[in-house]
Amino acid sequence: MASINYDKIKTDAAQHPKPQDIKYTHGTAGFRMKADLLDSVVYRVGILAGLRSKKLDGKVIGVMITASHNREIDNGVKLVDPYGEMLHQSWEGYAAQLANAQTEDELVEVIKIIVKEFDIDETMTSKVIYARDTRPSGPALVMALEDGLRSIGAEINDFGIKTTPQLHYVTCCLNTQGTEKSYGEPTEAGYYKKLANAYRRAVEGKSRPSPLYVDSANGVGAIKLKELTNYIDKDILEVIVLNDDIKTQGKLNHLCGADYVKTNQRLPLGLNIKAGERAASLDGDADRIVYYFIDDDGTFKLFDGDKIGSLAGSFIIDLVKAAGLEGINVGVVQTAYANGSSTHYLEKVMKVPVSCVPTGVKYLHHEAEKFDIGVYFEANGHGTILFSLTATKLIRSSKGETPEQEDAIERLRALMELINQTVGDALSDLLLVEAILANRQWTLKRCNEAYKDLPNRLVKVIVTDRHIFKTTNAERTLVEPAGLQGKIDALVKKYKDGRSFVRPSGTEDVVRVYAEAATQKECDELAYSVAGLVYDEAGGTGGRPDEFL
Ligand SMILES: CC(=O)N[C@H]1[C@@H](OP(=O)(O)O)O[C@H](CO)[C@@H](O)[C@@H]1O
Ligand SMILES: [Mg+2]
Repeated sequence: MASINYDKIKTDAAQHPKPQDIKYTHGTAGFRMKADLLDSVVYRVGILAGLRSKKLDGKVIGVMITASHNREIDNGVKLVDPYGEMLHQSWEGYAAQLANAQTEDELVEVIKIIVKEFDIDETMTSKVIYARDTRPSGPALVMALEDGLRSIGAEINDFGIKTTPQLHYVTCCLNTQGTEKSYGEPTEAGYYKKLANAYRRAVEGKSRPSPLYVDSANGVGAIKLKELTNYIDKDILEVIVLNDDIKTQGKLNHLCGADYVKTNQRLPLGLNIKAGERAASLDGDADRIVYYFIDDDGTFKLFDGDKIGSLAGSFIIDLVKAAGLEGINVGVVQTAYANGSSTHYLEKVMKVPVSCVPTGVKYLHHEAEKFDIGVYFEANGHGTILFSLTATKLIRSSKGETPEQEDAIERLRALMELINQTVGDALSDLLLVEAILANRQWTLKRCNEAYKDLPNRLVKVIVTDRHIFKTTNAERTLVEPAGLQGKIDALVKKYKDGRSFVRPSGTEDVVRVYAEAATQKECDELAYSVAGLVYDEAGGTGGRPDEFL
């Protein structure tokens, strides 16, 4: 392969000029903002993906174009490392530098710095696979990406419209083919077959749970969930897919989807379930899922990521014990947004080690890798379970001494296949929850009784510059603006079971305030007092919301 052609990059880049006066930030989930501001960023991410692949000896890098649960007019782009992880942290700063280089000359300078810094062999081949969600801005951004990939001379593979986790899956499969970590057939059909087959094994001999209604946020999850269910026998799973209109503009995530349901704690538009029925909502790129049901008294009950994580964690622990594999350690990873009751339940009742890490999949994923079996879920419904290579080999090769042990081992084997270990995956997590319900023969209401959530509230505060907020202690303590944390602590102290923290969002231009307390009234009071404090003392803008105290 020839070296990088910097002249070609300069010419190509001129077709994708960076807008003036915009500073791009690489946040929790890559670059994300209004789609019409992303052309130059996506072009440059193409170059970055090519460089990353060269650095990793030609391993395949994934690029996903999506803005997940954001508004339809937003879009975003993120890189997927070879085994399905998010882009390595050491590259994030360079990603931002590439995006912010104002001229073509500056862009080339940054590329040269990256080549030098990472000692990249320019002549190495580079391979990139990419996909997008159903957003109308997707096709034009894919063209910008392809231009970037051609500029750097990468081999390109268009995976089409896919869910984010499907792209992570296929990237991992392509890079592990023929190795002991071989993850599966690197195709969309391979993905469905793997999940469907594992589900069948996981629920073998158990009767089917009642039908599940799914709000798919009018996004890519709608098409892909329908395809998945075509691979699964109706006798073992019945899914009714709703909010599946991906054609009408303006419907994506509008008054529906996992983020809407979690934030507003109410049913999405287009879904009416009766007492005793259960439903789930996906987000715009189908990497999150939350469940819910209507209680006998007609109230809406959310079964969020914390609940799913706790359910999955306790089920796995029981299976590991029943399998006679107690040597395998199981741990759970959460973020500061995890409900205090879930942490208490896991640590004190289930006696599971729980770690708390900063928001964002990359932190959760890496922490979960420290356990033989690491369960991680964000409260918003993003999560998965990781099995270490040692645990995988042990579970694969174990022979039970009794039929009960053998049954538990076989179910663990099935779960290992069922769970998309490359990233949180709404479709795989849906099957996981359904498999647990079938195995336990429990209703969702029964699962929900494991612990009672503390009332909680998440509030957004718009400020002039969210980058002045700096945190520590897994984002639970503010270091800057100086003095603010002390004032938050003073407010928290007034409330029974009170807890509150403030951090800048990595995906939206806002600061988030989270609070929980013994009653909803007290919790709201605490949340809006802290929000008011942040607004008044740290550059609140755009009009002080009435509810702020
Ligand atoms: C409170 C919250 O839900 N934060 C979300 C949100 O991140 P922020 O950095 O808070 O904007 O989007 C991330 C990407 O989807 C997700 O990982 C995270 O959990
Ligand atoms: Mg998402």
